[in-house]
Amino acid sequence: MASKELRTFTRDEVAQHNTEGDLWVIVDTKVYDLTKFRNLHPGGASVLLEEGVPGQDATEVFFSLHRYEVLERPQYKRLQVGVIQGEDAKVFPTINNGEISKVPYAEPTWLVEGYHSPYFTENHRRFQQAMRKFVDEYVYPDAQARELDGKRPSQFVVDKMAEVEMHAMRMGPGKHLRGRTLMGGLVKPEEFDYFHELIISQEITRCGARGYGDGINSGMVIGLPPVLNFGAPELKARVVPEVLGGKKFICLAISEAFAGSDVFGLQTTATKTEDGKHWIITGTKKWITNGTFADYFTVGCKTEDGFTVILVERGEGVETKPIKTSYSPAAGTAYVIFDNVKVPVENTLGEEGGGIFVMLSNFNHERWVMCCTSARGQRSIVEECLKWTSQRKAFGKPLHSQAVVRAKLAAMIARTESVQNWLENITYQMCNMSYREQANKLAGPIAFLKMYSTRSAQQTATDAVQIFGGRGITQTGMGRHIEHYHRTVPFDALLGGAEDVLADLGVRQAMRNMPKNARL
Ligand code: HEM
Repeated sequence: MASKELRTFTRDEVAQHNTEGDLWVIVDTKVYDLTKFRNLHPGGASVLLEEGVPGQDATEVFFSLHRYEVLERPQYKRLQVGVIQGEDAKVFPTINNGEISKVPYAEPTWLVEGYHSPYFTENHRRFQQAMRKFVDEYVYPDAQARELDGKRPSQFVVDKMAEVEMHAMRMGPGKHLRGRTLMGGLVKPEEFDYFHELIISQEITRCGARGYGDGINSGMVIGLPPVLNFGAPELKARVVPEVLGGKKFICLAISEAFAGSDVFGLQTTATKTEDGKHWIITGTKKWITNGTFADYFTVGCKTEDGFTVILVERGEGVETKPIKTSYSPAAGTAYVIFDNVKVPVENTLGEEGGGIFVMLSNFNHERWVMCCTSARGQRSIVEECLKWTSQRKAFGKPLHSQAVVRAKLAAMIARTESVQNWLENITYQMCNMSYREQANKLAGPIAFLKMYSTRSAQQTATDAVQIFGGRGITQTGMGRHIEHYHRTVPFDALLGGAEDVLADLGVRQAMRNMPKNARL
């Protein structure tokens, strides 16, 4: 409704509209006419006629039962007939408005007024502000809509991201950024570092839409590096601009029904044609993120020399089918069938038989990205829980007046802060190490951080459901983010290596570096 149509009323005037046939309420300082809506109200008509509601200020009861976003839906916005004279609104939406949340622990300390950070520069801060505005304006609304209808992320958003070179930036710092105008020129390609990339991952995660989060080019984050780092120049010249420009999509196709972490157990084969000019690829791949809409597949194959990674284009002999998982089809999770697919040998990525090296070279970065998103995901749950326990009353008091609820909040805050602080330390190491040094020195710490982060996230999801009760398992309403998070968070603990595999990797790395003469 345009503001000129809104009238002003005194609270006494509103109080006159207090019957079934003339039913107004005040929420914050907004006046709503619910007379016709009463019988359509999802919570029923009778609750709107209970004592303290008709003609009265129903702010407290409203916010104990509805999210702010209800008031912003066009069909409900229309119900507003006016505002209370001389009073300013006190309740504001606190997500999706491009701003920093004022809720304690809802933001990492570097974004909280009055706190300091040794890692983030003025440039990172400006970049974060631009990124938040971008996500809230373009990505968040699409994420909410696509998460519900299960469609892939809208091309409009992919194009917007390409305009500011976000796809390129998501590949991390490096040569591929040269000559690009990043975020409208806000950061120079040579200035772009892992903290900028951390900001991108964490801001996108704030959308709280896990399937969409993967749908919006996660396949590229894990599938393009082998092309960038190991592809032949002609192949790169063709594929990289299309993908970073958001015009074509790529995915990583390694895991199979037969094998996941055990790449030598894979059964997809690539055999050379007699003239040696082509590979013939046959086999299946499972749980391939973005696979349903990918144009390119970075495929792990069994070859004569062992394990080889080959880029396959969608075409004859390539079929993809959606897999239903616990998160939305927006991620495009696919079962992929390669049936005698003919691929030029020039599409080989790295050495024949050297596939393990191609894969390992990207594991650290991939797992570190997952740590960024896991850290931010659990922080959003902390914010939801702090708001809910403040606005929801039980036994006449806010939920946080119960010691047992406070204990849960304390544990989830402590976990979230420790994950973020450890992440920032590792990110700083990455900024100061060559790629090779990172592989040597950070594989263990990143594996531990990922294991710890996803365990911590799952505990936070469990605690949040206890705090929200039935709403924590309900897909609409107050607990919708909790339900979504609790349902989808186990996936984070699998991708990039299951928790136990990562924990073991970290310890084995440490043991390799044990001084031979160390004794108690
Ligand atoms: C502007 C006025 C209002 C609008 C637009 C509105 C709209 C809605 C909507 C959309 C829902 C479904 C929430 C969901 O997605 O699960 C709902 C549920 C509900 N509403 Fe309202 N409502 C309004 C005012 C009120 C008031 C004043 C009360 C006071 C008692 C109330 C009581 C309820 C209850 C009890 C539910 C069910 C909550 C649940 O299942 O957890 N509503 N309302």
